[in-house]
Amino acid sequence: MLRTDRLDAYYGLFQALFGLSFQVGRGETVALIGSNGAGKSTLLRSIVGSVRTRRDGVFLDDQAIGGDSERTQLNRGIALVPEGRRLFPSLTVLENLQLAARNGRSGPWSVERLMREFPVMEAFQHRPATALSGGQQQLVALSRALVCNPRYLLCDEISLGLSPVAVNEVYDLLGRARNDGLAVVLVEQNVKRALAESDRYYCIQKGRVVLEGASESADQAQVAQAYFGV
Ligand SMILES: Nc1ncnc2c1ncn2[C@@H]1O[C@H](COP(=O)(O)OP(=O)(O)OP(=O)(O)O)[C@@H](O)[C@H]1O
Repeated sequence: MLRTDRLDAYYGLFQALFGLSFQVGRGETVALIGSNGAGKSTLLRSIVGSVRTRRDGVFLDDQAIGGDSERTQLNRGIALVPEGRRLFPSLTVLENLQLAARNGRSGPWSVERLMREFPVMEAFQHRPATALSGGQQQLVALSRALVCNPRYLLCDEISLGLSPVAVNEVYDLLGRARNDGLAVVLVEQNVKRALAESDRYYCIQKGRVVLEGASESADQAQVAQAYFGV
């Protein structure tokens, strides 16, 4: 299990998270819902160590791991697909994936398997990563995390700005990874989709959890109220 325990996070003097406790079990998908600036990205960044945190603010299977580098968390099996993708522009799709695979863990996902299961990616494998459409780039960004064979995948706004077809492709790939037992934390602006894709959800407002529960039985009105803070 991956969890945070009363996590605080700061940017300089500005406090973005206030005692935030959250957890995701193995093989589970959890959605983080909240308006812009609520602290969802900060929570993901704190877990992977790109925002500084207390050691005992983040636990993996009851081991305190807060504050370790993104590299160390990746070796432990926690990978982040950041908002904005951040692919290497000078590398081709294939090179982006190969580089990630070399630095990752061994497991069910390989560059070859991705190419086999996603012929569309094979078709553009030799193109520079940033010469692709937004949807294609997002597939590559997700694939780059998958070839590291994480146990926990943290996805920050993976469908933002994509066409409906591209969104479905991205969730199709994510679904295959989940079938392999991967746990997912999903930051998703589309509340309906977030609930449909997840087992449990947390609504975050101004750096605090204001509502949580099973996604299947979520009360849409309550979630909307928590989302907008009205
Ligand atoms: N690098 C930064 N420096 C200073 N403040 C930041 C920084 N990044 C985020 N913040 C602030 O921290 C708070 C939480 O931001 P965060 O990006 O985590 O929100 P979010 O829920 O992910 O929203 P969004 O959907 O806009 O990304 C906001 O008030 C934001 O302005």
